[in-house]
Parts: sequence; structure tokens; C-alpha cells
Amino acid sequence: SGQSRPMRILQFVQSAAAPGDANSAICAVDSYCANVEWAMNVGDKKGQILDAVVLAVRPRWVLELGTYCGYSTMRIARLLPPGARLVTLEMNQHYAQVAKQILGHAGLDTQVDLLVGASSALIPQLKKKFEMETFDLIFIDHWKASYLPDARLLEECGLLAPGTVLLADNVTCPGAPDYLQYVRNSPRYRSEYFPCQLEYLQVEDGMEKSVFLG
Ligand SMILES: Cc1ncccc1-c1cc(O)c2nc[nH]c(=O)c2c1
Ligand SMILES: [Mg+2]
Repeated sequence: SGQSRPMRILQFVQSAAAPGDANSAICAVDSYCANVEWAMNVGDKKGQILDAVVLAVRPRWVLELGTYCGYSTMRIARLLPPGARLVTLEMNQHYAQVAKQILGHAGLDTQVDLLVGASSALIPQLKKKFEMETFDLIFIDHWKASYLPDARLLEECGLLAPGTVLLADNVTCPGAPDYLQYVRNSPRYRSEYFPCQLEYLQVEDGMEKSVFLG
């Protein structure tokens, strides 16, 4: 019924997930996208890798590039220590509107600041807007052609500290070859590849975890 895929996902979450229960909202999105219609959420398999990284880093400041319906936003926000903040950037106003409602249903909107606009325009504003210095964790999951330019922009804006972890989705499918080549060959990063499957499918994908060394 909903006129867009994100709307249909939102309606299913609102009908199937217990309000204020993040895990049931996450399960509802996975159930809908595995059984009714595919959508580009990071999904449960890669989501477990994301969870493990969030728990290992225990970040105070997290940046997410690419919100879509807020699925990975929920996975991250539900694991944050008290007082930590997650800033998520989304180019598409409609996706952002849906994500806001899904996050609200899950009771996670207080830990999350969702900004609408191009990451290239928003990244330079973040320090001042949030009165912060550097991010502890960055989840890159927006447009493959923006992975490398945005990583370079984060460096230039002084938003990375030694130890900051960058975790990138889809480095194999659809693929971000220029980004991979950069983080794997630059002396400023220590990079590690996690082979996995594309969300809800038997297709090969992978996530790249890169620690900024300064
Ligand atoms: C859409 C699509 N079709 C076939 C294969 C992969 C994808 C795909 C999967 C994702 O996890 C994505 N994440 C962020 N941004 C994307 O554009 C994106 C695209
Ligand atoms: Mg993705």
C-alpha cells in the first residue's frame, strides 16, 4: 500500500514492532526485507559485524554516512554508552523522514541527530554544530563514489583522531575500489577486510575496517 519501499518498511515496523523496543524494530525490518521485498539495509549478518565493532570501540561520538530507513542507525544507537551521540547524514529527504519515524518508534531518537543534505556539504559543519573535536567511529554506507572523497574530507576537517575506526559497507558489492586501494595502501590507516554476504542474499559482499593512525 505505502507509495514507496521506505514507506512500506515504516508501515510494517509500526504494525509489527513493539514501540520503544529497538530489537523488535530491527527484527521487523529484517523480516520484511528478507521475505517481502529486498531493501539496502546493512542486514543482520553484516549488522552483527557492525555491532561487534561498536561494542569494541565504545564510541562517544559516531558518524554515519547514509541513513536510508535508519536500520543501521538503530543497530548503532541501541549499543551506545550513556551520553554518546550518533550523527547520521542522509541526502534523500524522503528517506530521512522515514528514518526519523522508525527511530521514534524504536525509542532511539534521543541519541541520534539526523541531518539532511550532501555529506560533502555537512561534514565541514559538524565540529562547530555539535561542539565536538573528533569521531571515534564512522560507518560509511552511502554512495560508493563518495566513500573516498568523504574519507579525505574527514581527514582535512580534522575529524579523525589516531584510533578512529572507519567501517565501510559494500566494499565488494556494489564495490568501492578507489576507497579500498586508498585505505589499504595509505600509511595513515591499518585496514582489515571482513568477507560477508550482501544483505538478505547469497551474493558476496564485504566490510572494510580501517583504523586511522594519524
Ligand atoms: C542497491 C544495490 N543493488 C545491488 C547490490 C547492492 C546494492 C546496494 C547495497 C547496499 O548495502 C547499499 N548501501 C548503501 N548505499 C547503496 O547505494 C547500496 C546499494
Ligand atoms: Mg550498504
